[in-house]
Amino acid sequence: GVTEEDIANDQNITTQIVSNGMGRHQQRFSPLDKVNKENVKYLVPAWSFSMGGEKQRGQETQPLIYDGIMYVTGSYSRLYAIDVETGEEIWQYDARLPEGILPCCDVINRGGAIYGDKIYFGTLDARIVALDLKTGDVVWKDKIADYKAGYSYTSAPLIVDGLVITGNSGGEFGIIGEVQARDAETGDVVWTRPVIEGHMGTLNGEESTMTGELNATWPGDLWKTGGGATWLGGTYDADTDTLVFGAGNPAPWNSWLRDAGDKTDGSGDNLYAASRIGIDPATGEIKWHFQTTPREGWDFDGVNEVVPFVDAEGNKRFATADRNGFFYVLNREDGAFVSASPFVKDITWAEGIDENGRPIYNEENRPGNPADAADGGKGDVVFSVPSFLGGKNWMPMAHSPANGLFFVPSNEWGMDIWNEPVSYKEGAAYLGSGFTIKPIFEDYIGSLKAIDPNTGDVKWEYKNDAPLWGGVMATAGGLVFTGTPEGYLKAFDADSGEELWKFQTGSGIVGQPVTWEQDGQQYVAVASGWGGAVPLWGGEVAKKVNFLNQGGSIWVFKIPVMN
Ligand SMILES: O=C(O)c1cc(C(=O)O)c2c(n1)C(=O)C(=O)c1cc(C(=O)O)[nH]c1-2
Ligand SMILES: [Ca+2]
Repeated sequence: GVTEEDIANDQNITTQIVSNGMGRHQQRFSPLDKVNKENVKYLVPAWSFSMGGEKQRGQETQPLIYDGIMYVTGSYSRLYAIDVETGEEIWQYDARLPEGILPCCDVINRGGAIYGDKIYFGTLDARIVALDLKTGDVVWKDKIADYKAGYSYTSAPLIVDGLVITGNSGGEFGIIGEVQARDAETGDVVWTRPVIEGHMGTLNGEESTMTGELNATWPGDLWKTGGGATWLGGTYDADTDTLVFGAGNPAPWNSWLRDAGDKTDGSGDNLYAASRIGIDPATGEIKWHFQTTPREGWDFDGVNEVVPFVDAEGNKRFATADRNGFFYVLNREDGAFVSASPFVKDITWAEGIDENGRPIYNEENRPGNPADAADGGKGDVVFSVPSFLGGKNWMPMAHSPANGLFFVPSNEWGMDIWNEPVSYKEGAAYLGSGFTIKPIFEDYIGSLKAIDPNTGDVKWEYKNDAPLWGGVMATAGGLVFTGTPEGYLKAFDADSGEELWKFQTGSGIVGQPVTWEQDGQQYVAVASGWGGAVPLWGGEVAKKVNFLNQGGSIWVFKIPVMN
């Protein structure tokens, strides 16, 4: 079975992919170069696999590869084991979701994790399931939280030292973001770490001492339903033995309801919502935090992936491209701020980021306070860039240690946003805001950017008509792969951005490409199946993409060998 050592070396063992991010540091970089700038034009399908039935939408998954078998999750909490050579199904598991699940942003799943003789994945009714790799039989299953209260689960779990580590979703329902660790063998909870100040965790069943300053940065009782969903999973940085999880938007969206009075001294920041949090994997203790958007008010979830890398001077750093439109570099030791630069154009909500990493707010661009409104409760409407779906959303970027660049799937768009009164009701949407997303440029929304993390400079850009919503992968063959809602899997020259290859998969791509080698040949795979948040919440942009067909299939490519 898969060992801790396998996971630690996932990036270098090119015959398997056992974790999300194609390696523990989630750089989504493969050292394979058999497919490269010269020959990528010969890449053709080896097989395609249908996820079947009526459940054909929102395939955001990243396939895993182990021992000649692809393990891939599908929408509606399904998992398939497929023979890599033939494309034939070996087994499938369907979590059979109850009526009344409440995912905010489509029926998606982003993938699983393999450890020992089991594969682990989470379900939209907020459970974690361990299946036997060979048979697909359930070995254990546990509830992360109550789906009736608005909790769900959409991302791939992390495996660290025999623990299965999960986040949660539900920030739009006033849930409490949490990170949980379970024994991979038995499913027993080892620790839990809620990420909103004031909520306690447990350590081996005992109430922990991890209380910190109790709800100091929240007014009144708002911390009790404060959001901060840890919905995009996390990263494990082995060099500093730290789990890094992001916490999503504070709840409700209407930031005036979370106004603790002072806006300058940090006492109204609503910690640790919209933050990255460094956690000790053995105990769940919070070691550090970095808040990207204090007293957040635009749904700028702080969850986007944090990728360990080494900068030009040899310093150990993290990079993360936030929903709020800024690309941050942090110190890996303590999460301290190093630099930030805008990666989308015309940001309205902040002038920039100061030397401490705090946004320099344009307070007049904060959606207005409904309590000040004359017209019966709707606050002033503002036009904000980026839109709430972010300069970048969940779709992961890639990093090439070969040329030092980050490849960031971003979107250039804005929104009309306003606040409204709202009160908390368990299991009901808890926003207190309304919004309409709009394009800001006529000819494109999606923008894949190659960013130099040492300077923040954009080295090249690929513009796409529809918003980009799929993961990115880089390879030692000098290639960058990503998919488009228009249905193409594309390969670009990692140094120049020149488009070198494309293939039409028949539905929009919101999946995460991977590559590996088997029997001496390099394979590339991606899930195709349009969906996710854009068609549901995209306002005027959704109208622009509503001709796109839904779908659910896996595409696998290789270069044919002539003999
Ligand atoms: O606050 C949350 O709990 C939460 C969860 C999720 C999710 O789990 O998919 C999304 C969001 N927020 C969100 O704000 C968002 O824009 C979003 C887009 C998507 C997607 O998969 O397309 N999920 C989510
Ligand atoms: Ca959210």
